[in-house]
Amino acid sequence: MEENILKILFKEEEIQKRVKELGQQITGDYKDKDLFVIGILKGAVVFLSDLIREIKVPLQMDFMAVSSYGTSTHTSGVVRFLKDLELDIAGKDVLVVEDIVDTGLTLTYLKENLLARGPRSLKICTFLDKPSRRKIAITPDYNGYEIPDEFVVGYGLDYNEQYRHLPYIGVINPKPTYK
Ligand SMILES: O=P(O)(O)OC[C@H]1O[C@H](OP(=O)(O)OP(=O)(O)O)[C@H](O)[C@@H]1O
Ligand code: HPA
Ligand SMILES: [Mg+2]
Repeated sequence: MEENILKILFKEEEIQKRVKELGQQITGDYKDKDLFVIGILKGAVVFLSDLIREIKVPLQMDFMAVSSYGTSTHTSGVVRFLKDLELDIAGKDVLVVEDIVDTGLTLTYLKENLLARGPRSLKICTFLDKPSRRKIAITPDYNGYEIPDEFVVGYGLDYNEQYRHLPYIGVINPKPTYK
């Protein structure tokens, strides 16, 4: 195990199994729809690349990069767009893919922005959900795992831009101080 990882919450094999289940669920729900997957950079990249290979309906994919003002472990709620979509989502069945929903501020802001572009539908798929930290009510439509209030890394998630490559989800030690 990597130095500074206190414990492992989800192992690689367990993650692969759960992602497969999510892919099957999405495949069933989006039969005959016009699926458009939006990955939120950078955290969602690892989850998204596994997930789309488990989705067996035709889909288009694009990315957005946003940055919330604040420190490495503290989201402020003010979101700055770093990269917008290249494609038009009007009339599409949009699925936003995230690595984690924490306070909910990032997704709430994004959702509002995307809805203004006229998609036919808009749903959210997150790999992790930390509902105890919510500052604004938002419930993902698809969720890999609900987790307690611990700062996690791996499978795309970072601490100070490190640890994204770990194939498992671990809790970092020492626990960074956040809100
Ligand atoms: O629910 P919230 O409290 O808003 O937090 C969740 C957001 O924070 C993280 O992104 P981050 O800004 O760290 O960017 P990254 O994906 O590039 O790491 C994560 O990927 C979510 O987008
Ligand atoms: O627990 C977390 N880990 C990494 N990034 C995050 N962004 C919000 N919560 C987290
Ligand atoms: Mg981050």
